[in-house]
Amino acid sequence: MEFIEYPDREMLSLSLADRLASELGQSLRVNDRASLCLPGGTTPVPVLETLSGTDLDWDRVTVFLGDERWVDGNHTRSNSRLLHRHLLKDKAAGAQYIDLYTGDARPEEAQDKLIAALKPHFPITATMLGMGNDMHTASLFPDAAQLKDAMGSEAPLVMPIHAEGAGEPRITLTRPALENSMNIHLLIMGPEKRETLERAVKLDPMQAPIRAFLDNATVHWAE
Ligand SMILES: O=C1O[C@H](COP(=O)(O)O)[C@@H](O)[C@H](O)[C@H]1O
Repeated sequence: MEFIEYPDREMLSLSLADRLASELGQSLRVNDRASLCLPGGTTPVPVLETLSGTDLDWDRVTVFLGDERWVDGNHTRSNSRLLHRHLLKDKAAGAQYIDLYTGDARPEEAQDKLIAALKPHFPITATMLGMGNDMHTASLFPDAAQLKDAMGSEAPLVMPIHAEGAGEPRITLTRPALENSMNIHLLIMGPEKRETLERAVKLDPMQAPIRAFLDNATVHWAE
């Protein structure tokens, strides 16, 4: 694990957005398309804003979330709403976006469709992960009934998740889908998340799902 500490959040956002754009740009030099997997929640807003103003051949980039809460795209808890507001505009408006929320009543009904839509974009060129203070990443929650399956090497690319800690039903990319990414970045901000990460490093991925990705990740942190 590489850990980068930035003097402030603005420096972090500029540097991480630049790094993601550079990884996508390098891939586009030798491939027709590149893919970018992003977290929801609250932390990524400044990175997404910076990225949306970055020069890149966005028409050849496919963007999707690492997880989605099973709520309509206009709901305040929708991760998709976050991407529409903060990334999919300005220079990044031309990116192809695969919405994990299909409008089906339950995430179980969307699983096969999403696997078919996402599969051509694997392995992912660049993945940015977030982390909750319960050590979940994407929607791989420690208390999810489906965690063992979602963390297994045979897991499908996406799985529905039901966990008390999650609030609503979710859909998530699984461990094999995420860990095969060509570049993995973990974005965390503030002292509490840093402490959480320090605890997670010493735990098993079944207790601390973020642990599964740390060995190959670059962690970006600012106070
Ligand atoms: O529920 C979620 O939480 C995590 C962390 O969110 P944050 O608000 O603490 O940054 C996020 O990475 C994930 O995508 C989201 O669905």
